[in-house]
Amino acid sequence: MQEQRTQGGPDSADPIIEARNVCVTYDLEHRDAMVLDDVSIDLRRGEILGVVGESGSGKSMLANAMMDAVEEPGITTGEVTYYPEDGGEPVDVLDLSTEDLKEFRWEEVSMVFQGALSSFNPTMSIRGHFEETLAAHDYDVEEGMERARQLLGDLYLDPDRVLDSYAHELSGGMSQRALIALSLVLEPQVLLMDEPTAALDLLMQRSILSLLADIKAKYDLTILFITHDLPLVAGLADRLAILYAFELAEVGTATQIAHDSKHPYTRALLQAVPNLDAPTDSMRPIEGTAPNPAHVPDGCHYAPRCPLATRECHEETPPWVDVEDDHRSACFHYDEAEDAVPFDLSEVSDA
Ligand SMILES: Nc1ncnc2c1ncn2[C@@H]1O[C@H](COP(=O)(O)OP(=O)(O)OP(=O)(O)O)[C@@H](O)[C@H]1O
Repeated sequence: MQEQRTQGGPDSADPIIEARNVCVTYDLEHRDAMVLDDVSIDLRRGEILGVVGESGSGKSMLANAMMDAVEEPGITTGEVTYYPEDGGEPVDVLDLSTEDLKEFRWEEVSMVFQGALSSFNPTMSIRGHFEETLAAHDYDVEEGMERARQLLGDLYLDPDRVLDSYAHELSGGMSQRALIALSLVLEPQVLLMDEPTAALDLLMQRSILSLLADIKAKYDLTILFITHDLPLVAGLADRLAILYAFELAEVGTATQIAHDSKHPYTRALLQAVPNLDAPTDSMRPIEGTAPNPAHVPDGCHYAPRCPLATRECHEETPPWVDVEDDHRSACFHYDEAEDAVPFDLSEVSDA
């Protein structure tokens, strides 16, 4: 069945992290509830992959599963493989020991969450966080602090001022940039960013996104960027993966998704999300609500809200369809999506 869903493999180009049939299960309301349902996707070396979906759709679960960091008592199954840059042995991430995971999580793959204030210890200076992280991973602290200064400068921060401050003494944008610098101090290859700009105003969000693009190029990073804001990430990401109710709905290049989506949910999402360039009267909220993980419908999870849904959508899991090169949609009616959910292309100007 899975072979059929991922015909030809979900992705083919040089992966740095390969997720296959990844599920996360919790016991909710006395039943096994999938909060990530059979997700297969590659994070390709050197790309920015935007993962987009409404609140509660499973975005954080996907990022957490990629570094085997799902909170107890959640159970992660499937396969997550990390391919080191130097052509070293592939790493079976879900099989790493606690000690190896600790190394993997900062030195190979690092994570940045939204709201830097809650990520920093309020009683420790920013310098303390850098020093502690370096020491905990047996890095040369002096050399590491040089790198910290460099990173802070790259993020347009005054290194001495920021290092001597406590997080609450910095503005939201400054502390979020300091957190990004901290996540890079052990020279990881991959940055998983979970709504890293969500708590900031729109202009600060845009300025951090443009800094991210610079940092990515300078340090040769691969970035997975999680957001509920499709137009925001469409201008930054190379590819976009759309999650709906714990499943992937569509994956494609940013241009394909923003301008030529072949999934009714993606198209509805593009209409529903406010962005700087679109007139607010063009926004249309998606009717209905997403399912609770303990009560996910059979068939396509989006069917109860979908204008195109037919009987088979309510009964069967839609197969992946390769709609064009690099663009796949999990929809029985992918070729009708454009007519059913028309969308004004000018509304997403950056992609
Ligand atoms: N510790 C937990 N125990 C049980 N269920 C959980 C737990 N953490 C999250 N969930 C459920 O898993 C589902 C996916 O959560 P996840 O945090 O991945 O969503 P998300 O798309 O990142 O949402 P948001 O944008 O609000 O952060 C949600 O329905 C949530 O209620």
